[in-house]
Amino acid sequence: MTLPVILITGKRGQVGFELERSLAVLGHVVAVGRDECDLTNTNAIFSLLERIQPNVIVNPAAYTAVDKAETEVELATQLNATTPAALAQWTAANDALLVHYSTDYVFDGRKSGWYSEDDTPYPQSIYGKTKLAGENAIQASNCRHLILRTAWVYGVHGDNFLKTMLRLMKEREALSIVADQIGSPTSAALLADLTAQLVAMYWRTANRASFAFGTYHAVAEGETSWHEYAQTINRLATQMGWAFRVTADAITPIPAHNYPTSTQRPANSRLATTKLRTSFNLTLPPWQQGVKQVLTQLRAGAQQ
Ligand SMILES: NC(=O)C1=CN([C@@H]2O[C@H](COP(=O)(O)OP(=O)(O)OC[C@H]3O[C@@H](n4cnc5c(N)ncnc54)[C@H](OP(=O)(O)O)[C@@H]3O)[C@@H](O)[C@H]2O)C=CC1
Ligand SMILES: Cc1cn([C@H]2C[C@H](O)[C@@H](COP(=O)(O)OP(=O)(O)O[C@H]3O[C@@H](C)C(=O)[C@@H](O)[C@H]3O)O2)c(=O)[nH]c1=O
Repeated sequence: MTLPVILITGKRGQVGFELERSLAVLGHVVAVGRDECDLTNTNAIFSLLERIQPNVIVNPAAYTAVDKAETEVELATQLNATTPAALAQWTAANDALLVHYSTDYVFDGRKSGWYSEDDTPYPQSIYGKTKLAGENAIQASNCRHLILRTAWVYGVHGDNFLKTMLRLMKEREALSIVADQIGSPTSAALLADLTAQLVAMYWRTANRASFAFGTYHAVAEGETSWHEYAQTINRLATQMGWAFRVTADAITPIPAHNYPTSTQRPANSRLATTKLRTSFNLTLPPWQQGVKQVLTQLRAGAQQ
């Protein structure tokens, strides 16, 4: 079997960084960052695609600054909607596969249970709206696609809540963290490994056009609040030898309205992964497992 040519965008992002590792064994990987291709330039996207001729395009590049997106609507729209639309157009015309990532923020968070792929999105933020527009453009193109909706991503590489907490817990004697928003912290490495499993399954399928394309929720198992997540980071990191000024018990739970931000996050970000399990027989590990792994890696790096 010939190996696929796999194009990865956003190679310096949290997920892009891990994808370069996880996809390397599957085919000829070309990973690009902003310097190689500015994704706000549609002509540059098409000339890159024509040059590389990928069989699989994996697109973790995005505009992810949730609060800033409220004032940078044009740029967020360009990266989260126009760029995926261009990738989808080329994918459809060339019988390639597009793997794309979306977010829990496409929902308003008012549902009481877990969100399924059949629930109607109703984003409340510019970030969520532009990500939904990207999903819609991909679906409308009829290209072969997998849209993985994930949430609360963190990893060794890049900026994220876990790393912010490690810093603040060293700097401050007290911390107040939002306790009335719930979701599933998902590691970038887990998402990248899942992506590699799906791409491998697709490439092995005799009749690739018949693969179970579509939108899937892809988050680590279980749920927590940002507050409980911060306490877990504190406890696990303390066990590993980190020294903090604040203890887990001194992290105060607060309602979201006491932590003013320019856009409101969903109160309920829980995404059910039943469809992923029934379609591909894939289950994802408890969220705490990834937290332990990332803390271990960060600790090892810090000690080098
Ligand atoms: N982070 C999270 O909590 C969540 C993320 N997601 C989705 O998962 C995907 C991956 O997220 P994550 O890895 O955290 O994102 P990051 O913000 O870590 O990475 C985004 C990447 O996009 C690249 N990028 C931004 N603008 C351009 C541009 N003009 N041209 C080329 N590249 C550009 C960035 O490049 P550079 O490094 O040069 O800035 C960066 O590498 C995204 O689709 C996101 O919406 C979904 C749910 C949660
Ligand atoms: C830093 C900090 C945050 N918080 C709260 C604010 C907010 O409700 C929550 C998370 O804040 P952040 O700004 O880190 O998270 P945010 O940027 O909203 O994270 C989101 O990013 C995008 C890209 C996604 O797609 C989402 O799934 C989600 O991960 O924690 C505190 O309560 N205290 C603090 O000191």
